[in-house]
Amino acid sequence: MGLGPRWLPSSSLGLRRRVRRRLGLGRRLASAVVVVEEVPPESRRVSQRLSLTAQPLAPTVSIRNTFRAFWPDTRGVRRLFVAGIVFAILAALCEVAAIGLFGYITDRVLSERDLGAFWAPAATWLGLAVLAGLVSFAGAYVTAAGAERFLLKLRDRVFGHVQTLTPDFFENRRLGDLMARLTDDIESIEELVGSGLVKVFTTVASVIFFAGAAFVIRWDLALVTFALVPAFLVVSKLFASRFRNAAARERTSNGIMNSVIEESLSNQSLVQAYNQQQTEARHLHREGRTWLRANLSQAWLSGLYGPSVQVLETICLIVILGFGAWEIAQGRLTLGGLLAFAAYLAYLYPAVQSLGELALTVSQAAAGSDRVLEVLSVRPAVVDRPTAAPVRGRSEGRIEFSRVGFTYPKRIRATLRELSFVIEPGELVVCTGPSGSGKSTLAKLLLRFYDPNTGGITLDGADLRDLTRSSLRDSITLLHQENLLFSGTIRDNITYGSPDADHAAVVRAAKLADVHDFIQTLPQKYDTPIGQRGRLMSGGQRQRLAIARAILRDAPVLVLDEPMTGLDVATAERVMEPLRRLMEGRTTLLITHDLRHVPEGVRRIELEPVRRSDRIRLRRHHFGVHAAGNC
Ligand SMILES: Nc1ncnc2c1ncn2[C@@H]1O[C@H](COP(=O)(O)OP(=O)(O)OP(=O)(O)O)[C@@H](O)[C@H]1O
Repeated sequence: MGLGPRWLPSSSLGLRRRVRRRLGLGRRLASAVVVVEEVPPESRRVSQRLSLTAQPLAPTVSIRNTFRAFWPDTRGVRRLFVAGIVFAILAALCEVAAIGLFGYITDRVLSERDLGAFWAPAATWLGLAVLAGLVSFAGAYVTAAGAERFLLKLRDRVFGHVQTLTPDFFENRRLGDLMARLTDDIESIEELVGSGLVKVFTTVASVIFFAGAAFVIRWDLALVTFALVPAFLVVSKLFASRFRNAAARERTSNGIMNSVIEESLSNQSLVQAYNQQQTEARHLHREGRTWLRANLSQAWLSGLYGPSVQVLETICLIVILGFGAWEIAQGRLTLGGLLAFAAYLAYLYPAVQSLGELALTVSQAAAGSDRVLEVLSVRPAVVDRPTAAPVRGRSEGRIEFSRVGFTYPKRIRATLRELSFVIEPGELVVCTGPSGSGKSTLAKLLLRFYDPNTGGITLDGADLRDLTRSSLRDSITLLHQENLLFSGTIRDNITYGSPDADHAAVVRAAKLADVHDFIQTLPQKYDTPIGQRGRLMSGGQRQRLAIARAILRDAPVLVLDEPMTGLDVATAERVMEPLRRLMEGRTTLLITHDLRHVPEGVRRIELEPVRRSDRIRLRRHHFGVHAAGNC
């Protein structure tokens, strides 16, 4: 009858995303480990729900608190959402007017057989249809524009927060689950706080308009109609809580499945070398079945919801038609009036129904937002003190560890105890010791990924805790054990950390790192892509690229964590030369257990693993002493 498909803004958006979620596994990477000790106060009401894999679900957060947490992020896009609501209301008004015209045409033209009275209302109807089409389009567009911008802002905020967390956070979680939280789960928040809210307003407005128009035609008939509306809301409430639980399980298993995919794909050479393809496929299949069951629960609920509401709707229409026929027989209603009334109901009930559906959408979206809020509630293990000051000028590079003791969070045995040493400006000191003795831990403490439990570390006499972390890290270059590269070009990787460096500086660093000649042999030279994490390069080439990056950064302190790992003797020799150039004039802590390449006469710090007795003593003192010795 009317003006084409009714416009309900977020249903299409939400549906589109849900469909994408179901089909879009390919674009996602990797699982769900939920750390329960760092949760907001409200999550003390942690639900006891468990996923199908017996994995705890994210703590449930009330919708009001979800709004409180994310509403400020809608600043800047609220105007778009308001415009979306206004356009939707205009579209609904056009529909109301068009149905009124339909009733008029039935009574004045069809019943009285007066063709002359047809043209003017017909032209108006057409005009309304065009207008409704235009405002529907405008409404859908501005709502989508607001939704996507909100999403962008939200993702930036959550990603920004995640980047403030110390490496410990990432070491305790599976990457794929974090990725799912940063992509799909963030979209859920948009569906709740952005387009979801627009849909609530526009649907409520539609209900009011269609109900009002029906009331104007016959108030008593309308009252009978409205008396049946609560039945719709009761049904949707019955479904909503079950739906939220199913959605939470789906979100969690989605994270697990992403983790399996990410870990399997990123370790493909290991998987294939060990002939574990079938095992990995079975693993994914197992997790996929969990996901499937959670999705089927949702499909079962939403599938059952539609027919239940439809039966209710039919009952209502039959009751109304019966009453209407009686009113026509009494002469209190015209045929056109009854048809228009029925048409309003045909719009009113779906609007009421979509209000109910909204409860399901909200439940589903809330399950995703719980997972994002859980991440946002984690506080970084190390923060800047309010009084922290930046490193003054260029650091001289004098480092002092004084009686440092350190135990990793959630570990009983201390990693370092009473460790004291000094590295003078420009000095090279080698740190050796067996595996697990805490060598890399020194580097983490120096960069303040963690703070020592006892004692202190100073740079140029200033306690690291009194310096801002960004200025501290600007003063130190860490060359990791596994050279970390991004999948960009050679230039991108060398200039990482020094984005303003010009080409001449990049070439100079590459020459000093002894990698320039190799780069010249590549088809696109400095603009050659190096593959995922630099896998198109050999180990030695990757290491020399990392050295070039460190040279370009030019920090006064250098921490080299096993720079020769995985290199054969000849390659290690080749890497050592640029390393010596890099170390010149810089305070250097060289962590290695391979002393073959260490120059003569260099001071050595030897670590030994913490003894078991230290652990027993720690237990006995119950966290009284945190460190266990090894220097
Ligand atoms: N993030 C962490 N959380 C808990 N324990 C950790 C963490 N990182 C390291 N450890 C533990 O701390 C101890 C010291 O680790 P570290 O990596 O510093 O040793 P290392 O001397 O560098 O060893 P390697 O020579 O094998 O690299 C080990 O027992 C290790 O299991």
